[in-house]
Order: sequence, then structure tokens, then C-alpha cells
Amino acid sequence: SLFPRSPKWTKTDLKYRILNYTPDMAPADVDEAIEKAWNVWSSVTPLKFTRVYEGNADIMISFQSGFHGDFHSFDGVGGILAHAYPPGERIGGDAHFDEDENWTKDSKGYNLFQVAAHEFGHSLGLYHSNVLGSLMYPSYQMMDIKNYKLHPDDVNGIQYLYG
Ligand SMILES: O=C1CC=C(NS(=O)(=O)c2ccc(-c3ccccc3)cc2)CC1=O
Ligand SMILES: [Ca+2]
Ligand SMILES: [Zn+2]
Repeated sequence: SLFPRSPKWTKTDLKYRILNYTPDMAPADVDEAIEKAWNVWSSVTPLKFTRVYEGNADIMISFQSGFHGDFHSFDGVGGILAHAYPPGERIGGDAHFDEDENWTKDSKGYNLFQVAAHEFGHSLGLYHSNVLGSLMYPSYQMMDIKNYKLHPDDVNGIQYLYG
């Protein structure tokens, strides 16, 4: 078609790898935050996310600071918290978290689960939403992470791509 659909994964079984850890949190808490962030999206699509511990994965997850080898250097404390690449080969899908932030599993600093869930939306092909309260809204706001529920706007967006 004239306007090829926005980039999306052409497979439903995606592999992710956590390349390094932030000193801000216990590794097990990082693992859990990342897994929960994937569950947000797999719970409303046919997508399956499998963690791998070596070699290449569709989505490579890492904590980096300042210049880290791509064209989007991080900026120290505050400002940009993270970024993720739309679906594709090599860097496509990868998610980078700014190590200079204070990553937490609760409501102090920046909640890793929440930021990861947002970034993984980008890794899957979603862009920002203008619906306040949606996960893909461009600005960070603390949400009820205990029993997190995806906003209908986010469900519509991801199901448009993978429904
Ligand atoms: O595409 C971009 C480029 C700039 C971004 N700014 S950010 O890193 O400060 C950021 C802002 C909001 C969020 C967020 C929004 C809603 C829920 C959870 C996090 C995550 C990261 C984040 C982002 O995803
Ligand atoms: Ca920053
Ligand atoms: Zn974003």
C-alpha cells in the first residue's frame, strides 16, 4: 500500500535480554519489573516474550549513561529517562534506560516497571498518545502499579498492530 503500516514485528514470539543491571535496585527487582512490563502488553495481544541470557535477542535491554554509542546520548539526572527503538533488525526494539536516574520498584525516583512498560510500547511499534492517563502519554506520571490496568487507548493501539 502507499503507506506501509508502521513498523511492527512480523513474529509473535519475541526474545529479550537484560544486558546489565542498575546499582539502584536488586537484580531480582529489575528482572521482576521488566517481566511485569512485558506482561502488560502480552496480556492483550498474541505476543509472547521469552528471556534469553546470551547471544542476540530481538530486544536488548540495558542501562547506559551519557553518550552510549547511538545518536541519542542521555543527559544526566532528569530530562530524558529512557528511549526505545521501533521494531526492526539490530538496534530495532532495543530499550536503553538512563543510569543517571534513580530507578526504583516503588514510587520514589522513577519506577522502572512503569518506564519500561512505556518504552516497550515503543519497542513494539507504538508512538505517543495524547490521552492523559494512557501509558503511551509522553509525560511520566505515577500510576497505581500494584494492580496496573492498561488504558483502553493503549489496548486499542497495540491491538491495531497485533490484535
Ligand atoms: O520516546 C521517548 C523520548 C523521550 C522520552 N522522554 S522520557 O524519557 O523523559 C519519558 C517520559 C515519559 C515516560 C513515561 C510515560 C508514561 C508512563 C510511564 C513513563 C517515560 C520516559 C521518552 C520516550 O519514550
Ligand atoms: Ca536523564
Ligand atoms: Zn515515549
